[in-house]
Amino acid sequence: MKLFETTATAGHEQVLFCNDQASGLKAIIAIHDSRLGAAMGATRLWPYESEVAALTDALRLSRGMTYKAACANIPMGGGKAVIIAKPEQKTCELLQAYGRFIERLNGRFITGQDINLTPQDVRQINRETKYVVGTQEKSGGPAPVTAIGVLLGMKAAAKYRFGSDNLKGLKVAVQGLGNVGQHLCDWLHQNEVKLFVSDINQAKVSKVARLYGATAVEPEQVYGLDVDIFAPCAMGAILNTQTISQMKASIIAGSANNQLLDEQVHGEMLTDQNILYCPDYVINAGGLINVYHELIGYQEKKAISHVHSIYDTLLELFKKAETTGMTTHKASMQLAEERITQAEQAQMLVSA
Ligand SMILES: NC(=O)C1=CN([C@@H]2O[C@H](COP(=O)(O)OP(=O)(O)OC[C@H]3O[C@@H](n4cnc5c(N)ncnc54)[C@H](O)[C@@H]3O)[C@@H](O)[C@H]2O)C=CC1
Ligand SMILES: O=C(O)C(=O)Cc1c[nH]c2ccccc12
Repeated sequence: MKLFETTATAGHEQVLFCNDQASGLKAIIAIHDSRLGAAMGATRLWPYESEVAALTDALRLSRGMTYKAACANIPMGGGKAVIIAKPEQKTCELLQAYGRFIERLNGRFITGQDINLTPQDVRQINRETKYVVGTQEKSGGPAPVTAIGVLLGMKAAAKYRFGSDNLKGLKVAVQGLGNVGQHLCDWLHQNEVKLFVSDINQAKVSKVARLYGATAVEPEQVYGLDVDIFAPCAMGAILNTQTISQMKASIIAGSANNQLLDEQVHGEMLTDQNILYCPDYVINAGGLINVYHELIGYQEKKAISHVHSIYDTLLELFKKAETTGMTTHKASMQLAEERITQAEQAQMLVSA
């Protein structure tokens, strides 16, 4: 991998490789863009099959955070971090060593909980650095608010595709029943949808099936289900040639980051199959919005009102994609880039 060429092409400012011999920590912190403010992005822990895979994930996720902040009208930058480890390798020493790396960035990167990190883990990191948000004690974990944002995004997509944002009676398949997926299923149950659910953790499937009368689906069967909405709330890169060719859903609306394996190829494939794709970093911005409000002084009503902007932003993108013929993903990138340029110009005017 040509490191400077790869990172410069995607616009990354800084990539930090974190090694701590004593605890065995191996982590990558990617700061994509801090022109508008400190880079914000949660930290995930994952047993990547290679260091290149870990770096690739960190680079793409951090770039997504820049676009996520811009599309959500949050005047902050984008970053993300990955800890290369198995969940069972997580120790207090490793988490605290990671916290010291965050602290030494002096606020350039503000992080929190993502996949395979618990609120208790975040507290360990928080012992060594103040640059952590989204803890239970403050605004609470972001996942429940991310789920609200995904529900609102689903409603906007239903409004655009079916003429009404009432989800009652629609068939919805939720892939991934974790922090976000379970909260989303609760909301969807309250909206009287017909739920289909899948997870590689059978206990979670059984729990949700029991709680909400959901139909359990084998993980590999979820893509070909005859449903109205497919909600990816697990891992990224699940929208690829093999899975999209199976799809019968009219709408894709889920929380997972980096859903498109190839942004252009698979964004266009969805458009060609007349599947309405909700760009992931637009529909899943609820968590970022919530922790941003913690940063500026948390007021729940203001935070939730901000999350509701996801509905209108998606409707704007759907219309733009239709009138221009571009994919919804491309329309969201264009919106983000326009807003970053406008915000940068405004900052220059203020500082002039
Ligand atoms: N937690 C948050 O506030 C936010 C989460 N996201 C993204 O949403 C997704 C889910 O996040 P969380 O719920 O926090 O993670 P989580 O780790 O709590 O849940 C993920 C779930 O997906 C399941 N899973 C993994 N591979 C699967 C597969 N092949 N098929 C079905 N299920 C599978 C896991 O067993 C787990 O239950 C991730 O991609 C995350 O990056 C995005 C924005 C904010
Ligand atoms: O939307 C994402 O992928 C996030 O990383 C959101 C998020 C969850 N917890 C955080 C803590 C600090 C910055 C962002 C987040």
